[in-house]
Parts: sequence; structure tokens; C-alpha cells
Amino acid sequence: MSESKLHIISIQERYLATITKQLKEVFRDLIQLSPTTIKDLQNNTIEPGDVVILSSDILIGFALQFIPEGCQYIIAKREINYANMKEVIELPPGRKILVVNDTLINTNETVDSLRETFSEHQYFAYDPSQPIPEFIDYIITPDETHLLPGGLGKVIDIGMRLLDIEVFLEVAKLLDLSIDSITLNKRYMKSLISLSKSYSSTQSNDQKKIVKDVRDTAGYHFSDMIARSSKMQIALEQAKIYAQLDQPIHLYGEAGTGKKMLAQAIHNASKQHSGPFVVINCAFRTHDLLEKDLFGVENGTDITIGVIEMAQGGTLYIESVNELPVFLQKRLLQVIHTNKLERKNGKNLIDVNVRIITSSLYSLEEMQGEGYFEQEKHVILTPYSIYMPSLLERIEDIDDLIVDIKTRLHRKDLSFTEEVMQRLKTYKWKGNIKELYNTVSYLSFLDQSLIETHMLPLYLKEEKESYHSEQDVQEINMGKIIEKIEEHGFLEESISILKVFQEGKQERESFGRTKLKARLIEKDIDLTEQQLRMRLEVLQELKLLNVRQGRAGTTISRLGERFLANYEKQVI
Ligand SMILES: Nc1ncnc2c1ncn2[C@@H]1O[C@H](COP(=O)(O)OP(=O)(O)OP(=O)(O)O)[C@@H](O)[C@H]1O
Repeated sequence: MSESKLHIISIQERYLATITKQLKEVFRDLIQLSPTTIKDLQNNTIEPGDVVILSSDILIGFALQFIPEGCQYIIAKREINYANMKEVIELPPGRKILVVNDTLINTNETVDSLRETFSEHQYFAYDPSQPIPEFIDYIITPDETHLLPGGLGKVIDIGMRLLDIEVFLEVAKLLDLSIDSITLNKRYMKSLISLSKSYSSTQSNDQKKIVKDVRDTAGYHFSDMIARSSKMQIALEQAKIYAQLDQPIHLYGEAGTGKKMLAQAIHNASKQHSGPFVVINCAFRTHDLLEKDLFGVENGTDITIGVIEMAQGGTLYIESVNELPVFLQKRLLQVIHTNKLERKNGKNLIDVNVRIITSSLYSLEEMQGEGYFEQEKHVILTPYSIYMPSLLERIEDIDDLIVDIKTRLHRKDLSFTEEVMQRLKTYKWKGNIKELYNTVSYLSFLDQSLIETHMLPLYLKEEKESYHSEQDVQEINMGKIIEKIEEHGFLEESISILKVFQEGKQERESFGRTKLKARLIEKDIDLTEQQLRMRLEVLQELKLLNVRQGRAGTTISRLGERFLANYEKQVI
């Protein structure tokens, strides 16, 4: 293995995980990889002699301050994954294809790659500020299907763009790796296949390899955690008390809510703070592998140490603990109770002193419920658990969180227009704080001091459905909506209209008036053109429908879906 490290720096966590996986597949154990998102980049992590890959040239200005003199850096050239292109190859020539990606820069890059290789078709970059062209035959997207406007015909998902072979050749040269170009080429081809859509969808979770490294640094403290909201303050108060108790702790909450950050802060406030902080994720590992990775294994004199031993004197943070099979939970519980560990095939008991913190999307009670583990119930590893609220539950923290990321990126000067702030505050943030950080990091690198709506990434610009309204977050006001529709005297018809749109959504279809009329006739509702228009106008006014220009047509909104679901419950 090379003495030097290869640092990979990216804005988006999801992209970072994918390219790190690709680099691991190609270089295997020839080099040490150190992936970091730009927001988590800290001083002194990159050392002279190391090599750095920056996921985009917009990071140069910011990242250079962390890269010591004499360190080489490479801008990651990205390429579409040809292993996913079968469907495109099979298209008859001359198709008109709309390309949808998360930002206009990325969309244009993807269009360029497609034009270069599949020049028999015409490509159009999707720009949400422009109407969608009428004549589109297909849509191509690199793993961004959630951004697609509805009802636009056939979608081909070509998967995330990966690193170009040039990046690998350059890294091998800069780090003087002992790998010849033929082997490197072969492994590169293999990485395209193993990271292709079809390959990963035919694999079971068990076969998937883990992306994250087990060793981690605990860089965060309680003082780093933004907590203006009462829900977050409660979580922090509990954590501060539990940190001193020397007991295992369970953290639960949606993805990206800061569970790992809190685990690090607990570690740093605990007796174990000078010991290691080790992370293992139970998802995507076979039971056999999990056993070896956790407890270690002995084969005669050949001993592999597991993460529990690695965390000796420190903290072991176990993510996705609900994926840990019961027989291993029982063994873990035994370690917690006895402070003794037995390796797989081990002859002796080993003394261990490790603080365990587990995390999951589920609470301990939920994990005890049926369905998570075939027949057996989850073993309660600890009675101490902390709920991490979602960003929507603590939306009053958003201003401080935005200031925090701007400070971390030395972009305190960056400001947002009122409209942008409004969008940030009403967006659904399904990926929670992680997604907020990715978004603000991206905006910080646009080289602008004032962010206006047209500069926002696609998902914030266009997807009205992704936004919540006051009613949506709190209680949807059923009575008021029903009253409003009943004023016009067409409640039952409106429910049928919403149902048609709901069915359409499941079939990924939107409707123009003609198609809608036909579907309603099938339900024995025959409305004139004018009656239909009036009903649609009222439903749109109540935000139960999203009406889009051009071929995108009309679809049911999130509020509409919730209204319908509640209405049906009430009727039953
Ligand atoms: N309270 C907070 N204050 C400041 N930053 C935060 C806070 N919570 C989370 N973050 C930021 O959000 C990022 C995501 O948090 P983290 O990785 O801890 O979430 P997670 O719940 O462990 O996610 P997952 O379940 O997806 O692994 C962190 O890197 C951190 O930068």
C-alpha cells in the first residue's frame, strides 16, 4: 500500500459514496482512501505527499486552503456509465431526448457526453425555467428520477455518472502505484458493471459491499450542534446526561438528522473521549461478515481483530442496528454485560472496555414490534434512547443551520433573496439536515454573493410537490377544504377527480382535460367542458392539484393526496 493517502472531496454525500466505491474497486488496497464532504473538511487532514480528487472545479477556490504546498490535486472528470446504456443504444436513430439532471451545469455535461457518443439522437437540456418542449420522445436522467416532471413519456435512467478512466491513470501516476495500465483498465471496466443499475438491482442487500470505512474521527462536540428548537434542545440535554452514564445509548430518527454527529459529540464528552471512535454499519453485510467484523476471527495463528476490539477504550458506533441478527445482538449484549469478548473460533475471552452507541431509523419499541426480525424479537441493548427530530419538526433551526454552513465554508458574505429563503423554509427536506447542508454547500460554490431563485438546484426550483404548506406540516384542515368545495356543490365529483389523478400518479401519468373526461365517464361522471374546468380551478386554488404548463399536464399534489386519504378514512 502506498504511504500517501488519496483524499476525495465532494459536495454531495451520495456522489462521494459512489466514487469512493469505484476508487476502492479499482485500486483495492493499493492506497488509503479518505472521503470527505466539503462541509466536513478540516485543517491538517491532508498531508504533504497526499493526492486530492475534487469532485468539481467549483471546489478549487475553497479547497485550496486545506491542501498543503506541493500536494497534487485532480478535478474529477465524470463520465456516463456505459454499462447502463443498453436502452439508449437500442433506440431507433433520430429520437428527441430531454436530459434531466440536478443542476444546469450537470445537465449540460451529460448532454455533451451523450452527443459525443450517441450522436444519432437529438438532446435537449432540461431547464426548469423554460417550458418543456412538446416533441420529446424520451427522457434520460443519471439517477435523478425523483426530479422528473410527471407525465412525460418514457424515462431511461442511466445511473449516476462515474469517474472517467483518466482520473485513475492520473492517480496511479501521481502516487506511483504498482499497477499496470492493462490491469487498471480491466478493473475500471469491471467497476462500471458492478456500479451499473442492472447489476446492483439483481444483487440482494446482503451481497452489496459496504462503502464506509470502519475507522472514523470524532470531530464534533455538543457546542457544534445547532439547537434553537425545543425538540433539539431536549435531544441535546438527554445526550449530555447520558454521555456521563457510561451506558449504551440508542439514537433514532430519520436519515440525515444528525445521529452520527451526536454520537461523536457524546463520545467527546464521555470518559472515553481520548480513545478511538469506530463506526460500523450493519446494513449491506452478510450475517457471517457482520460476525467477523464485529467480534473478529481466529484461524490458528491468523487473527483478525473486529471493530469491538478496535474501539478498545473508546466508542463503537453501530449504525442500522435493526439489521443486526438476533444471535449477534445477544452476543453483543453479553459483551456489554460482561466486558468480555469471544472472537469467532476464539479460544479465550478477551477483556474489552468499549462504550456502545447504536442508531437506527426505528425506536427500540418499534424494533421490538413484529416484522423487523423474522420470528425473534430485537434484543433491547439499552434503555437509554434519544430521538433525533426531523428538520421539518425543527424548522426554526434552519436559519442558524444555514449560517453554520456558510461559516464552515468561509462564505458568511453569501445571502439569499426572500423568495429563496421562503423556498428553503417550505421545502420538504426528506434527507433532513444532510440534504440542507448539501444544498447550501452547492450554493456556496456558485461564485455569487446573492442567491436568486433561478440559481437554485432543480429540486428546489421546480418540484412544487416537494414543498409543504403550513397545513401540510401541521394538521391538514379537512373541514375548511370540504366546506370550500361544498360551497360550489360538487364535493363527490371533486373526490372522483382527485382519485383519477391519484391513479394517474401511480401509473406515472398526468392528464389533460380530454383524458380526464374519458376517465371520469368510466366512473359514470359526465361533465361538460365548462363544468370540468370550474372544478379543476377550485381544486387548484385549494392546492390539491399541481397544474403545469405544456405536456407536463396536471397531477395531484401532496396536499391533495393527504386530503383524499383523510377523506376516505372519514367516510369509512
Ligand atoms: N444539529 C446540527 N447542527 C449542525 N450541523 C448538523 C446538525 N445535525 C446534523 N448536522 C450536519 O448534518 C450532517 C448529517 O448528519 P449525520 O451524518 O450525523 O446524520 P445521520 O442521522 O447519522 O445520517 P444517516 O442516518 O443518513 O447516516 C452532519 O455531517 C452535520 O454536518
